[in-house]
Amino acid sequence: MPAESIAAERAAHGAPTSRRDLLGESTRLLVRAARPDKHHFWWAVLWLVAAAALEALGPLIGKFLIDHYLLPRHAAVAQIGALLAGALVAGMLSSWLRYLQLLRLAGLAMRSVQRVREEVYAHVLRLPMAFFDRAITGQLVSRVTNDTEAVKTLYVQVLFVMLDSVIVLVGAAIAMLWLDWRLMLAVLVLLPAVVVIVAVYQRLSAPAVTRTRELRSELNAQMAESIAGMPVLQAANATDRFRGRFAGLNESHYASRQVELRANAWLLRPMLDLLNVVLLAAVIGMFGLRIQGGALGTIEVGVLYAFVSYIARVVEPLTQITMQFSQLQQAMVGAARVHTLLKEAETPEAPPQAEVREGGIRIEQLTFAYQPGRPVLHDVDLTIAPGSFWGIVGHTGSGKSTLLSLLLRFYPAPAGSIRIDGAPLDQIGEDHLRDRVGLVPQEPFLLAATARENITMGRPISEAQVEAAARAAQAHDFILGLERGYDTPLGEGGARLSVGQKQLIAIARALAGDPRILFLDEATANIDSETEQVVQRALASLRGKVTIVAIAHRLSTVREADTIVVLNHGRVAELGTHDALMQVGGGIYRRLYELQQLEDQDEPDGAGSESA
Ligand SMILES: Nc1ncnc2c1ncn2[C@@H]1O[C@H](COP(=O)(O)OP(=O)(O)OP(=O)(O)O)[C@@H](O)[C@H]1O
Repeated sequence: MPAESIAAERAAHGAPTSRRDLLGESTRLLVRAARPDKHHFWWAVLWLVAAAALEALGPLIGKFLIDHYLLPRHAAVAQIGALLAGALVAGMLSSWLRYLQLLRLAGLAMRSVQRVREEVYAHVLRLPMAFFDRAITGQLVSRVTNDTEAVKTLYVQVLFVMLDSVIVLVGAAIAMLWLDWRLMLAVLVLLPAVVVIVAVYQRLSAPAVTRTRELRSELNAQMAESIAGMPVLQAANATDRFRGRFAGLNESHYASRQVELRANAWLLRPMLDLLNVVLLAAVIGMFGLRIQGGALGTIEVGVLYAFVSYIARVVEPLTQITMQFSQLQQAMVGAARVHTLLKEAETPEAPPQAEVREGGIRIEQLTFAYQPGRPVLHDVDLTIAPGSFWGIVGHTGSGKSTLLSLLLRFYPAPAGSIRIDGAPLDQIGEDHLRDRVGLVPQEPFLLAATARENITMGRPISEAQVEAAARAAQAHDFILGLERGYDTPLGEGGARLSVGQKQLIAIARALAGDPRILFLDEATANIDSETEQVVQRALASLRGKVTIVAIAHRLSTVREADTIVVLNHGRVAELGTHDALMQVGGGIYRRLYELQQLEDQDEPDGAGSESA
C-alpha cells in the first residue's frame, strides 16, 4: 500500500459515531448475513402474523360474551362454552405458532452470527500488514468475539422482540379500529409520545453506550497485552501500575454503564408506566363523557372491556421495544464496529499472471516510505541470482526488515521495482507466491500442536516431505528424540522446546513447502553459537537449490554468503563477499564485524540462549 493510503486509512480507522451511520451499517450487516436464510424469516413473519391475529381474537371473544350473554343475562350454556373453547384454542394455537416462529428466528440468528464471525475472521486473515501496524490485538479479538456476539443480540432484539411487538401492535390497532375508530384515534394520538421518549432516551444514553463498548474492548486489549508480555511485566515490577491502569479503565466502564442505566431507570420505565395510565384515563374518560351525554348503550361495555385489554397489549410491546433500546444500542455499536472492520481494504489479489520458477530476484530503483515524504529505502538496486545466498546487514533502522517485507509483498512496493524471474512481484498469484517463498521470522511462531502439524501448517504435505524438510533443517534428530516423535504436542507457542529448536522447526516449516526462495529475518538472533552452526549447516545444504536472503545481526550467519549487502540509512552502502568487504578500509561491514568479534571475546557464549 502506498504511504499516502496508509495514512488515509489510519485517519479513517474507527467505528462510525453518528446514529444514522450506526443504524445504516448495522442494518446492512444484518441483512447481508441473514440473506441465505431469508425464507426462514418470511415463514417466521407469517407465523407471527397468524399468532398475533389469534391473540387479538381473545378480547373480541370477551367483548362478544359480555355484550351478548353477560349483560342481557342470557345463559346459553352451549354458546358460552363454544366461545370459551374458541378462546382457549385460539390461545393455544397462537402459542404453538410463536414456538414455531421462535425456532425459525433463533436458527436464523445463530446461523447469521456464525456467518458474520467466520467472515470477520477470514477478512482479518486477508488484511494487509499495514493494518496490523496500527491494530491492537486485544481490540481486534474483541471485535471477532464480543462484537459479533453483540450482533446476535441485534438479531434477537430486532427479530424477536421488535418484530413481535410491531405485529402485535398492528393486530391490536386493527381490532380497535374495527371496534370503535374514535377511541382507537384517542389511543393512537398518544403513541407519538413513545417516539419522543425513545428519542430523548437515545440522545442521553447513546454517547455512554458507545463509550462503554470502547472501554470494554480496551479492557480486553489490556488483558491480552499483559498476558502476552507477562515475563517483561513481572520482571519490570510493573504489575501494580498495570493493575492501577486496569482498575482505572474498569472504573470508567462502570461510570459509563451507570449513565446508561440511569437514563434507563429515570426515563424509560416511569415514562412508559405514565403513558399506560394516561391511555387508560383517556379511554375511560371518553366513556365517562358518553355516559354524561346519555350516549352509552349497553353494547359499549364490551367495547370498554376489549379496549382496556388491548391497551395493555399495546403498551406492553411498546414497553418491550423501548426497554430493549439500551441493549439494542450496544448491539448496534458492536455491529457497526464489525462492519467497519469488514470495510478495511483487503490485500488486493493479483490475477495470477506469472510464476516463481527459479527464484531470481531483481530489485530496481526501489524507494519506499511508510509515511509520505519520509522514505526508509532509497534507490535500492540488487540482482540476486537463482540459488544464491545473500546476506543483508546494517545498523538498526537501516531498512533491512522493510526490504524483506517488500520482497514478501507484505507492503506493496512501487510498481515494477521488484521482479521475480523477470515478472513484476504484483503479478504473481497469492497462493503460488506463498507456496514458493518461505519465511523464517526472528521469533519462531509455533502453534499449540504437534511437531508435524507445526511443519505442515495445514498444507497437504506428505510424511516423507515433512521428514525431508526436517532433515534439511537439521531438526529431524531432535524431533525423533521427543517422546512421541513427530506426533509430540509442542505446547502453547512451542513452550516445550528451546529457542534454537523452535527456530529449526520454523526453518523446516519454510522448507516443507518446497520453496524456490527462502527469507530469513534475523533467524539466528536469539540462538547460541552452537545452534547457529546447525542453522548454517542447514543453509549450506540448500545452496544452489534455493535462493536464500538472510537478514542477520550476527555476521557469522552470513559470512559464507555469495554476496552481502550493507544497508545504511535505507541505501546500499556496500556490496560484496565477506572477504571483499573486509578489505574496505573504514567500511561499515568491517567495523561491524570487528565490533562483534570484540563482543564475542567478552562473551564467549554468544547470544547465550539454550542450545538446540
Ligand atoms: N510499520 C512501520 N511503519 C512506519 N515506520 C516503520 C515501520 N517499520 C519500520 N519503520 C521505520 O522504517 C525504518 C527502517 O526500519 P526497519 O525495521 O526496516 O529497519 P531494520 O534495519 O530492520 O532495523 P532492525 O535491525 O532494528 O530490525 C525505521 O526508521 C523504522 O522506524
